Amino acid sequence: MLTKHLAPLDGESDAPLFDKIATDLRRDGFSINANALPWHIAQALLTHSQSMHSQQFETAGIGREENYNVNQAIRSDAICWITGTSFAGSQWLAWCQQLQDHLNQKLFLGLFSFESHYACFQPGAFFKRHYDTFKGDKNRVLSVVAYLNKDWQQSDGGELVLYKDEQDTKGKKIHPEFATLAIFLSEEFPHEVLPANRQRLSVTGWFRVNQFNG
Ligand SMILES: O=C(O)CCC(=O)C(=O)O
Ligand SMILES: [Fe+2]
Repeated sequence: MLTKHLAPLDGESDAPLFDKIATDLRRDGFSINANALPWHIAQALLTHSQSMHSQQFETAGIGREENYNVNQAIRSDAICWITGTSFAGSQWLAWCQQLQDHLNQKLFLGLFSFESHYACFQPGAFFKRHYDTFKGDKNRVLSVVAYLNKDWQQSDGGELVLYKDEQDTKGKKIHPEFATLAIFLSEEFPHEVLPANRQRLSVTGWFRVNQFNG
């Protein structure tokens, strides 16, 4: 299947992709883009995540800081927070900073900071339907997921299912193929990760507003 390449070739700018994301977010509240994350960044993230020992990944939890709970009935992936200390991490964070600046200019979202982690779902692992933040908790505003799985097949499962509201039970399925980028408003969309037949790697991040000005 031929997919339109949104990612820039060397020397081209990311502006067309950032513009499309801004337009989609304004209209729909979400933006799904195949072949979107620049290939060299996706490749660096994949190589880095594969080079780490499994001990560097921790069992994922729910909530923040003192409310953090590990509940494997809700999610059974393992995560590793991304800092700027690795080459891959610094490339990714710099790219997300550009996206943040662009979205702030276009949509006046007031995005202020960004946090992200690798997530590794072993075969059978899942993340049940949830919101990334709670209404009124002005913390996480925009969720971004970049997938790192080459040649992902339909039969591999592991889709992200994005529901348009509380009532929606059908949802929209997103195939976690390498360099696909899913972006959505954190407060608006319940979503879940279906179990996969093979290991599923991704990077998940959240743009946040400044709580003290919120
Ligand atoms: O990996 C995905 O597709 C989504 C992960 C997710 O929902 C989360 O980390 O909050
Ligand atoms: Fe989520």
